[in-house]
Amino acid sequence: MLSLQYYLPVCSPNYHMNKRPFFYSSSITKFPHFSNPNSCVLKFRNSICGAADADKKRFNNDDQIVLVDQFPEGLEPELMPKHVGVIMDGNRRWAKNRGLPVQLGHRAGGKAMKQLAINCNKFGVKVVSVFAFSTENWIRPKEEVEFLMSFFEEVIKSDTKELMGHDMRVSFLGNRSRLPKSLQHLISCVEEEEAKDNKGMRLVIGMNYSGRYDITEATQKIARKVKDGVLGVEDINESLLEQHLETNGISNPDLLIRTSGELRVSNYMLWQLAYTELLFLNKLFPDFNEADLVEALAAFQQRRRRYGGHKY
Ligand SMILES: CC(C)=CCC/C(C)=C/CC/C(C)=C/COP(=O)(O)OP(=O)(O)O
Repeated sequence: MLSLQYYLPVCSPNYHMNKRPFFYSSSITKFPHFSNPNSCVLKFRNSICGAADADKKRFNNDDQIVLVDQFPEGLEPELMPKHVGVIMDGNRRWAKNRGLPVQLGHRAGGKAMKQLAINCNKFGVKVVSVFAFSTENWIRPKEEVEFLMSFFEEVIKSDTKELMGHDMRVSFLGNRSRLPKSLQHLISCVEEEEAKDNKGMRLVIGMNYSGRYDITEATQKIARKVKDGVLGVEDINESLLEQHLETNGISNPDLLIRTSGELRVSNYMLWQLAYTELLFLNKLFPDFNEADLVEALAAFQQRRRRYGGHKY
């Protein structure tokens, strides 16, 4: 059990006391950090309860709340990005720098990915999408591709199952037909299990995925509907195209983090990134830790998003 760290009379410690409490008149689930039952325990009118139970209650202005798990300093829970995309780059360089085989770089990347998901969930992020394998990655040495395919199975069997135990949902993007049959089967099982109403953060894994693939597939689906007379050419608009992308139902990334110092998006979610805030870090993915995540989220919270408008 965690120890009590500080009192929270109104909202987060970073929240100015003169501002209106975020959850003053509404359900506590609107306060992202509190919506995660694993991340905090609240003291509510002299009784301790988990955030999940607190959700069923209503707060009054004079309720005293004790947050058991500390929310990182410098982060505003209410300004958290809803969807964080991550291009997990630099596994091989990480291994090479240490004189290790490439496989160990990917293994270290797998550990960093699991921790990333746990931390994002803790901070109230709703969706984390990760680019695990692009449609171009097949040109890598056969041995590495084979390792990655079996490693993905290993991670999905162990880590993602564990994440689902944390109330997270796991789903996949990309063309599955080229993946090994056993991996395809595993992915389907995980997604079916997802239907078993987990309510926590969503982890979306891009596997044999790319932005161009996604847009091309969507275009074909629409073209077929036009050919069959289900849709007219004039029905085609941005919203319709979005509905035919694999990410339909998932909000566009608010923040995209790419590790390893490369300054490109490498065919990841090309449509969806139109107004995403981009952050490039000079760190190899296996070294990406909680402090880096907090720094990235804090940097995001400093950005002013204008979506082409003129709000200053
Ligand atoms: C199930 C699941 C999603 C597991 C996650 C494992 C994981 C982190 C996979 C990423 C693989 C990959 C192509 C990384 C990019 O670094 P790189 O190999 O391109 O490294 P480099 O830029 O140094 O060459």
